[in-house]
Amino acid sequence: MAGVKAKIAPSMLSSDFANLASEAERMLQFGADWLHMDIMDGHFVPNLTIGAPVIQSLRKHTNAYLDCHLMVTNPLDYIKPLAKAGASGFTFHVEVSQENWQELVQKIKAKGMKPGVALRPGTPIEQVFPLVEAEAPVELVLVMTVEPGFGGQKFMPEMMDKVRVLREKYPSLDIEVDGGLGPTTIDVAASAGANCIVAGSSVFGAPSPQDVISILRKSVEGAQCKS
Ligand SMILES: O=C(CO)[C@@H](O)[C@H](O)COP(=O)(O)O
Repeated sequence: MAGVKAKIAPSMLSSDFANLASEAERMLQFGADWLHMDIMDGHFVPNLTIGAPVIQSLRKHTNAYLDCHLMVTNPLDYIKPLAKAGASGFTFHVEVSQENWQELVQKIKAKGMKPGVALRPGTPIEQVFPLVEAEAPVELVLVMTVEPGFGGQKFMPEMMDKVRVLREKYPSLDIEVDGGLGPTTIDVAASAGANCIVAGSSVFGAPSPQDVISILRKSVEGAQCKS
């Protein structure tokens, strides 16, 4: 797994949205690598969060990598507005992109963002293989470890089979896990091969978010040393 850097990405869904800029700054000072931004349309998932206007506002306050997870039915509609707003990564769901993922990846790259693909817990991992192996490939796979839509849910350890399969096939791929990650669940995810860790409630709800970020990083780096 050498060469795949640990990226700790607090999920801003668990932050105080009324103070987003200072919450973001706080996380970066605590050692976060990326800020994970959950964009939900109330249709692909039963929750509605933020869109390009909020990303644009946040971008005025930070140069951080904004790792955008699109839980939306029509990701194509979001590429131009999010690129203009200053998004860094654009991860769409494979379940809504069977017909147009090649177009999506090309357009995301053309706009200077990092393309990623996410999958729900019930979606077989094989569905993302063609996207990773394409001529213009996705550069990150996000394995959901809860049903997308809400923070604070229970981690699904059975999703680690997907992570293991991906890591074995693609040693240098960014593999992200999201949902229920924290000090008690990170070791299984890290030893399965995940290197990008999204964590919301465990970070924002901790007395010392800095300590949690450090525990997550050490676990990923420790697992990499062993592999
Ligand atoms: O995408 C999502 C939920 O759909 C996540 O990013 C959550 O926001 C993670 O929150 P925790 O499970 O870590 O509280």
